Amino acid sequence: MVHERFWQDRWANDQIGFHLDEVNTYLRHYWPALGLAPGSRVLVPLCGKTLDLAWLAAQGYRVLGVELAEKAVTGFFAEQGSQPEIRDEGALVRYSAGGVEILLGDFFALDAREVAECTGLYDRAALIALPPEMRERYAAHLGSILPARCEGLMVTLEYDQERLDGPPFSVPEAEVRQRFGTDWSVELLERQDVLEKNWKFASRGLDELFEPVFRLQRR
Ligand SMILES: C[S@@+](CC[C@H](N)C(=O)[O-])C[C@H]1O[C@@H](n2cnc3c(N)ncnc32)[C@H](O)[C@@H]1O
Repeated sequence: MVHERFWQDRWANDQIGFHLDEVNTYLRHYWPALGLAPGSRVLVPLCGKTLDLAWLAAQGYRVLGVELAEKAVTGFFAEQGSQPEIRDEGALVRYSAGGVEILLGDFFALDAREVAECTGLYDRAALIALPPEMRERYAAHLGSILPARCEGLMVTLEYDQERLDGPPFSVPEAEVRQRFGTDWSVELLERQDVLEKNWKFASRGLDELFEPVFRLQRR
C-alpha cells in the first residue's frame, strides 16, 4: 500500500520533521478548558511518537494512540524510559506502559468497541497527514467509532497547496467544517501565521502558513 510505504520510509529514514521535541503549546493551553475529567480515555490517532501522549498521561488521562510505524511506537516508549507490555491482537498490536497504550497498525482497523470509553480526541497533524480521499474516510471513521459524549482538539495547517505538495496537506477551515460539521460542533480557537517558525516552508516560497486550532464536540 503506497500510503503505508510512504510513512514507513519516512520513519526508516528519520524524515520526521513533524515531530516536536516539546509538548505542543496548543495542547497545554487549550486542553484544560475542555473540562475532561482526569481518568477519561483520550484517542490520539496517527500519533507518531509525540510527547503529547506522555503529557496527557501525566495529567491523569488514559491515552490511546494509534500509529502504523513500529519505529515510532518503540521509539516513544524507549524515549520515555519505559518497557511496554506488548500484546498481539490480530490487526493491531497493543503496546502499553505508564498510562499510555499505543495500537500499532492501521487507524482504519480500529473499531467502535476499542474506543467506546474515549471521551477525548486529540488530532495534531493527523488529518493533514492524509490526502483528500483518505481525509474523507478519516472523518467518517472517527464519526462512526467514537461515542456521543466525545470532545477534543484538532490542529491543522493552511497554506497555498498550489505552491507545495503535501504531506502535510493544507486543509482549509471550510473543509474541516464540511468533513466534521455533521457529527461534531466545530469551533475555531485560534489561527496563527507560523511561517516564521517553519523555515522549511518559508524556504519553499510560501508567503503564509496558518496553523488553526479547533475544538470539536460530538453532537
Ligand atoms: C504527520 S505525522 C504526525 C504524528 C503526530 N501526530 C505528531 O504530532 O507528531 C503522521 C503520522 O501518522 C502515521 N500514519 C499515517 N497513516 C496512518 C494510518 N493509516 N494509521 C496509523 N498511523 C498512520 C505516520 O506513520 C506518522 O507517524
